[in-house]
Amino acid sequence: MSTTVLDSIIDGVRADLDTRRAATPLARIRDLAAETTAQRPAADVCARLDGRDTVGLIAEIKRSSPSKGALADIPEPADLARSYEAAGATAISVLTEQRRFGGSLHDLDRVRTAVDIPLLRKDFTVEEYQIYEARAHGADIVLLIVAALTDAQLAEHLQLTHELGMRALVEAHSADELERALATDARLIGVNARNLKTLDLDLDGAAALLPTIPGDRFAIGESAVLKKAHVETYARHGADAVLVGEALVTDGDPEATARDFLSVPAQTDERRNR
Ligand SMILES: O=P(O)(O)OC[C@@H](O)[C@@H](O)c1c[nH]c2ccccc12
Repeated sequence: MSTTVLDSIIDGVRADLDTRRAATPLARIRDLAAETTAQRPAADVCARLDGRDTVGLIAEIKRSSPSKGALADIPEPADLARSYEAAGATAISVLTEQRRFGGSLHDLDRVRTAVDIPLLRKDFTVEEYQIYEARAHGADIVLLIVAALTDAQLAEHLQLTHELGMRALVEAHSADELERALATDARLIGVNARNLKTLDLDLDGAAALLPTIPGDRFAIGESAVLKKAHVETYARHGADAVLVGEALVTDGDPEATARDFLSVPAQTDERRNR
């Protein structure tokens, strides 16, 4: 089988993970996760998504990406996070992958000190260690990418996520992956317009999958939003929220743009019917 972009990203993620685990063993990160929860239990993003009549927004903090290269310096992620929170963002996604996305757990720490809204640790979760680590650094949500995990791993990682009081955003790209995502008991189901194996982008293809997500889940349209019309495309197909990175981090006024995206009506009738 040929190596995909996703495979090579995950090779780097595993190497970085080994370095962190050598410094902070599993037993220690588990204790740190418990200490964090004792101080501040994970916030439930579902409560913020429930009953909205406009689309929700998970606003992302991302310096670079494998498809676009450098996007923005973001010298202080806490400042950007405050703008997102002021705009009314439902949650903030913090890229913590270092090699391709220029993020770190330090970014997550900085953002956690600045805002109270739920935080998604956006990384390529391949081992349980990363889920403890997410909680230890104050995350409320972790990302589980269907394409990167077996069904057994998905189920195990989801169970641990729930045991730690967090939610998982289970991300699919194709109809087959979406079926696997829906076979789990995750409440947050994302459809990513970007194929992580090839980096190809297909907004309409992703939007077309959203109506097949049952109304007892929250449907998140991910990637490819460069303007309000793209948010409207996802919303028209029944998205409860959109996940936006590039358009916000490259914007001179991310707060105003986030506010504008958040004004798009959600298709509440359509969701009730499905
Ligand atoms: O910058 P965009 O096109 O608005 O995309 C945001 C987000 O959806 C994207 O960063 C993303 C979606 N799924 C991922 C998985 C890993 C890394 C990154 C991602």
